[in-house]
Amino acid sequence: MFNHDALPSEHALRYLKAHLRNVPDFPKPGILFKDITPLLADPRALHITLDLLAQRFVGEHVDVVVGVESRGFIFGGALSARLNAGFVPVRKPGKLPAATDRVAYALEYGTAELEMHKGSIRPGARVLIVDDLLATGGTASAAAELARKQGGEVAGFAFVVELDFLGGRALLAERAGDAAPVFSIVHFAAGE
Ligand SMILES: O=P(O)(O)OC[C@H]1O[C@H](OP(=O)(O)OP(=O)(O)O)[C@H](O)[C@@H]1O
Ligand SMILES: Nc1ncnc2[nH]cnc12
Repeated sequence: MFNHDALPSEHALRYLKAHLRNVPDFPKPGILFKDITPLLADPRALHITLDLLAQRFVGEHVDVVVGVESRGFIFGGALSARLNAGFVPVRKPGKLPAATDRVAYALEYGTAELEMHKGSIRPGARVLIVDDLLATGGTASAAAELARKQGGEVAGFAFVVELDFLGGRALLAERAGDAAPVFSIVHFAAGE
């Protein structure tokens, strides 16, 4: 374990921001892509990130972490172990081997569909939706819809990065209500 408790959180945030890379025009012209791979490659940044996510949700009685393909698998998988919760993958169509539930959703740069194995969530289970980044909220909202369809109760949403100017937080509040807190570690304004 790193002794980053000694770091004031502003320093931790600055450290994390320094390990995110802007890639202009990916995957389409006009999109400023936030690349998390430098953060993953740095053990200290990764530990700080997982500690902050775990600290926020450790008291929320999470039974299951739902991680969204592909980068949500990385943070969701690690976080589920820290929270003593199960892990359920939400994947792009055609990847999961058994029978699935499916929902369609809108992305910042297109439309897509997501699937979850049927029977993944025990009715009444408290579910934490985890992804690397919140943009328009379409992806996380779709994952929450899948969890609710199976009888899960959405206990919250956890992200490493939030693009504040794309309205994802408002969409999640509108669809999931105030009972499901939305937590993101690092926030960005437009063009930042
Ligand atoms: O809030 P939204 O507007 O829905 O956007 C956020 C989603 O977009 C990115 O995934 P992407 O679709 O690029 O897939 P990937 O993780 O497989 O690269 C990101 O990892 C989130 O899952
Ligand atoms: N600008 C962005 N950077 C990284 N992932 C994203 N997902 C949606 N918008 C994104």
